[in-house]
Amino acid sequence: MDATASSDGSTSPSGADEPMILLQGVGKTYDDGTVAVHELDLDVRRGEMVCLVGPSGCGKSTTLKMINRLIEPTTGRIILDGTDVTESDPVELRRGIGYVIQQIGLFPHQKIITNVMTVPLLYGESKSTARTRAMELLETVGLDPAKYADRYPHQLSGGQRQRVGVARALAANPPVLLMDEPFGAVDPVVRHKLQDEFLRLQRDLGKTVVLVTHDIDEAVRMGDRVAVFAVGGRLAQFATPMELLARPADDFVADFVGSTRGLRRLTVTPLREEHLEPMDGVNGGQLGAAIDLDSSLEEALAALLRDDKAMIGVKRGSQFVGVLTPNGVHQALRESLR
Ligand SMILES: Nc1ncnc2c1ncn2[C@@H]1O[C@H](COP(=O)(O)OP(=O)(O)OP(=O)(O)O)[C@@H](O)[C@H]1O
Repeated sequence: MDATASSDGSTSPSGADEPMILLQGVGKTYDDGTVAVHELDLDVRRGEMVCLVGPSGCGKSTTLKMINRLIEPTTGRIILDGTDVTESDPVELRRGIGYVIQQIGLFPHQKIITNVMTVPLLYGESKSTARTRAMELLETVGLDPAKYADRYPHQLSGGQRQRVGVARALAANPPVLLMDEPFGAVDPVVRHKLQDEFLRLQRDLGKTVVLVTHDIDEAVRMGDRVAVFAVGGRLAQFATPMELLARPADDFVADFVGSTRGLRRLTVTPLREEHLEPMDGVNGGQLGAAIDLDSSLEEALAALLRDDKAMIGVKRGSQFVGVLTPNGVHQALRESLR
């Protein structure tokens, strides 16, 4: 992912190497004395997706809301694209930050298209431009505008409503997206699908994303880096999914990522050519299934399990590059442990 430019291609006036979001010693103590966030240091690079994960009440949502000033910190500084957020006008600030929440708050008596058009209209676009933009956005999030634009929110499934929420958050083309349990209100199958769709979308959009979840599986699947919070708003570990699963910083993190972290590692370990056996003497027709070389080990293992020949072809584009056997998966997993 391009770490030097923002999503619209422009480089930051304040330096491309600076993080897009920087939290320094940020704390929040509510009026009743509850310490929600404690001395938090966190950086989010341009185009990076960082997941905040942890048990209920550990300060994840408070952290997110401090970034767009829905909540004011009691201590510390938050720098967004080189500017201290406390020096920004909150309304202006939020224009550059998309915000997706679980209860997405669609207007129930307005059509889907009108719901999405609200944002461009707010920013002074003409009705026809706003409409065109809203149609494009529905398409972007995988909702056929011809089918869904004129429906009302109650005529959509939970997953489709979540997509509308994402479309609305993208409407102002903000460089930063804050997402609070965006896929939380749907069943696990739809959730998985929405995660995949968003990952694909993010590959094109390259937004800087902070995503809150209580689900460690979601965090390691989605995040370029994952921040694990402990109760009391303490940051227990901030690392790539691979580091987190291979080397939890303490017992709390080890416990939180769980005893099945060996299996979770499958989702974050890429398949590599060195784990394959040569194609010598095997033709594509003898292989049951074929997967892409850029698949995860999880996808590779699933394909192997579906195939009773215990060997599958691996392709780069339309070319076979080798054969994967259970032995190759085992070897790849062992290497990821080192
Ligand atoms: N307005 C408030 N006044 C007092 N305490 C609050 C307020 N809002 C949140 N809290 C407390 O601050 C702590 C952190 O809350 P926060 O919502 O940030 O946690 P969270 O990690 O997002 O939790 P969850 O996963 O359950 O949504 C909790 O103990 C919560 O009860």
